[in-house]
Amino acid sequence: MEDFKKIWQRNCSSSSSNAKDVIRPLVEDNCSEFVLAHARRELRPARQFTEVCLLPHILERMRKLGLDKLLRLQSYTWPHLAGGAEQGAMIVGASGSGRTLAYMPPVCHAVFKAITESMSQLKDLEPGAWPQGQLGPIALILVPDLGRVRQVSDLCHALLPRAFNEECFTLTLNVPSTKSSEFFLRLLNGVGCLVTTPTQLVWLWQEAPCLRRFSDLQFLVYDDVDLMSADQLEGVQKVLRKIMPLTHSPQVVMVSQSYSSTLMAKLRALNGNPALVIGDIMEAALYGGTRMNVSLVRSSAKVNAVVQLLRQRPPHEYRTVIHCVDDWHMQRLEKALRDQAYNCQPYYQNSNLPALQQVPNSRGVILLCTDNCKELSIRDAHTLIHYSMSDSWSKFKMRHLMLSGNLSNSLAAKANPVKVPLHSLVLLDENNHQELPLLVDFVQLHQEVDPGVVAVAKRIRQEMDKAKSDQQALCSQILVLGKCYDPVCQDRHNVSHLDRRPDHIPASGDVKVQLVKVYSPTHFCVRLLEHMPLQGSWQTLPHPEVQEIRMLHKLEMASTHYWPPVVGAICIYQSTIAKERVRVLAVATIQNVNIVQSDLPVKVQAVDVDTRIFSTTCGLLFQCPESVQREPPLASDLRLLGLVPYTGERSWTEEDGRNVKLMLTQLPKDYFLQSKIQFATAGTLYVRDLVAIVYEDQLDVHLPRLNLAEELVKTTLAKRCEKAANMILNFFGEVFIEKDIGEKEEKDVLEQKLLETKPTIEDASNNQTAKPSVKTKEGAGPKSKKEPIAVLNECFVNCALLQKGDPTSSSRQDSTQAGIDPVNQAQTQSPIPHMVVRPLIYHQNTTTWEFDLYVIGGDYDFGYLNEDSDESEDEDSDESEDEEQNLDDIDR
Ligand SMILES: Nc1ncnc2c1ncn2[C@@H]1O[C@H](COP(=O)(O)OP(=O)(O)OP(=O)(O)O)[C@@H](O)[C@H]1O
Repeated sequence: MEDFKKIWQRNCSSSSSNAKDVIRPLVEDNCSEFVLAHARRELRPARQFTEVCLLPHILERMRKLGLDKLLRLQSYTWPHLAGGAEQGAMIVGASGSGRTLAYMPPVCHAVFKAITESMSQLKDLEPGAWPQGQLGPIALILVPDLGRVRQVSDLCHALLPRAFNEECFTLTLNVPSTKSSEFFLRLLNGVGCLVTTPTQLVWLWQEAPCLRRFSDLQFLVYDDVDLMSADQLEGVQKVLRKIMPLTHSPQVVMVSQSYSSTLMAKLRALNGNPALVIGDIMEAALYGGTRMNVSLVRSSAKVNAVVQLLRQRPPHEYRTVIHCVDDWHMQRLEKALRDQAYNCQPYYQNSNLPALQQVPNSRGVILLCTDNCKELSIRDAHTLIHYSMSDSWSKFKMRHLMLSGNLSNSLAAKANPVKVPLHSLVLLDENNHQELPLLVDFVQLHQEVDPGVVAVAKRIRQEMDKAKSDQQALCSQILVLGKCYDPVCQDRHNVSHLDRRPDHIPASGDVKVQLVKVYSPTHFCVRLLEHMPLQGSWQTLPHPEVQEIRMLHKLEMASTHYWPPVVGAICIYQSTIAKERVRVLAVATIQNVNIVQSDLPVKVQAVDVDTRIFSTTCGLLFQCPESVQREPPLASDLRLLGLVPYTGERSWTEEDGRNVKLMLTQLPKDYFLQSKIQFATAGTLYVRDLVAIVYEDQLDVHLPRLNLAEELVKTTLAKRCEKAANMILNFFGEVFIEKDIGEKEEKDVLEQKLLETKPTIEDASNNQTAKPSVKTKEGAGPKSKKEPIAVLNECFVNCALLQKGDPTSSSRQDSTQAGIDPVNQAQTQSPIPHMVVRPLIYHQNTTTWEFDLYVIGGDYDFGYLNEDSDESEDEDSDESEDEEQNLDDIDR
């Protein structure tokens, strides 16, 4: 059990309880005081914590974590979900409005109760016996991505008391990235909450198709269901059909930012008493059938647009409210409408009590108001006209509270009386066009929008993106997958001059690097040690450690605070330990540049120590002397091009990164990494492969020990995806890489020509100059591009022995004397695999003879060595099938 425990801890470490992640800021703007709660019967909200029927220790844990407010959304969902079987819910609200906590306490309550019952059953059993029917999780929580897996798991961990022996029963379980028998063992033994992405669930089923039904499942939660793709949901449905219990239907919870009638129908089909709890008034308005129109009009034509709508929906039939930006606009509109014979009741900021009392009885009278009149409690309007937009999205949403009295309950047992159709017209003019993209996104989720308006919104968004193109770090999904799949991603999605490769970053050829940090299985921070340009020889670059000491010395002097921070500039960050150079990535809005704000939030990226991105404040930034700013960064990012997460997720887990780090830390101390550059952008080298080279004491040579890309594929951490690679290349586009690739192609042709004209092989020990490649006889060496590294090792060892004149190998002199061609002799002793190119250059450094080899993995361009091979063609076709599969996976 000891080993099992260790492995298990490693597998599960990503989900270790982290109370910090449980408490994230409650976004006040998103937390509307309004809640629409519909069900068959009237829902009774809890008025205070003591009324909430949850286990005392869950409430106690919440209190300890500071989760001690009774938010309106939660005051409805907690009592409803804690009611037991058939009580499902659809929870709609903005992100950060307390939606996760709206379902989590009742879920943990059910889990804890179920575990306690099964434990008491266990006590009565004979030693070694197992309770009947015990299988799988009590709650299955599906979330859209791995980041969310971690957050939700942390919350489960924090709320579930650790009162049980986790060897028997796992409280919170995540699906590991690689196959693990322990995971299935845990699953079989019983789990409290299984938190997984749809892709992981499908993978789980594929790995264990004989998995039995989750007979104890009591809760099925789709968290952020609107962020799951149609394919993901379809995949999940297929699996759920196989694993859902046959005896009962679990309570289903769906959490979403927007209301969906299709999902609501599914929920109703699964649960007898579903509730709809919406904490967003605009979503509620659209659920209630409100029709929204967005019109782009010049400010001079706005009155006409209002009059047109009033003709279609006369105020004496439809109670009408018009929102203006301020009293001045309201006054002008009132005059214009009175001129058109409309009866208006303006509610100015200084309006008195009698005016307020008149307002609710104003049928046939148009009510004019601004966002500043919170005391107006109109709830039964039929037509809302937004003559001007609000100065914030949340205020604009709250205007729809005026429609809330007319929203009918679609779940009610008794049919509602037919209601008057509701209408909300937004008039956008040239002054507030920036809100258009957001508004169009929102309305498009629920209804069709005029294509003309959509096109304008798209153009405005592109312009806005362009304007901020210099301000954001590039989206990490683009850097791995070539495309961003996150609809609310705030990072930059277009290339800018900031991405251009500076001269000190090599554009092609091979590099030897020193590893600084592992960010993910395919993303590393490195320092360049040596560079070999195409057709060139290794050039040693200034030693990183020496550089670092030099840099530290230069930074010592800096003492002037850096103000105002400018995006893209290099400055000095003073941590508690040392000073280091950083590049400014983003700066919060500066109110007044003449006043130094030391608490101004700034996002920066380290350039020397490593390449981490972090947030700090201006008070910790100092001016960097110009000469030091110009010094090339000591650290670079290195990414493996075209390798994507094996699981089909869009990112790796922290645990995946740790596993790769572990692989690399198991290498002997003095290893370095060698790689062939595909292309480079500012600060990032994209490489196809990464080979760890270690020094072999006994042979006195450096030999390749680990091909990381192959290892990632072998251990099912990653898979090759040419589509992703091409998308990344396309993204960075010709502007940045055409020149580099052009150079490379030119040199490749040259190299090819050279190969054709030179003899096949020469004795390496004879003269230490560049050697052309070898063409082996068919069948003499391994044929597969994916030849095990061991074969290559053997070959290199033989080459080394040959070079060193090892008595056990054939010495050139002897063989010449014997009239044997030394090269052919070497070949007979050690068949050289197809993909091995004899060293171009041998050179000596201070410690050892060193091979400079074209190594190693299948992706090095050795095509000319086995171009006639039928088998390689077959293999290629297999690979292209794999790629097709990868493309599909990624598209999903
Ligand atoms: N009842 C509560 N009392 C105190 N704080 C709360 C309560 N509910 C939520 N919060 C705070 O609000 C934060 C966000 O809550 P929650 O994670 O439930 O929101 P969410 O809508 O699911 O947001 P997201 O989609 O971003 O995860 C929590 O981290 C917590 O700090």
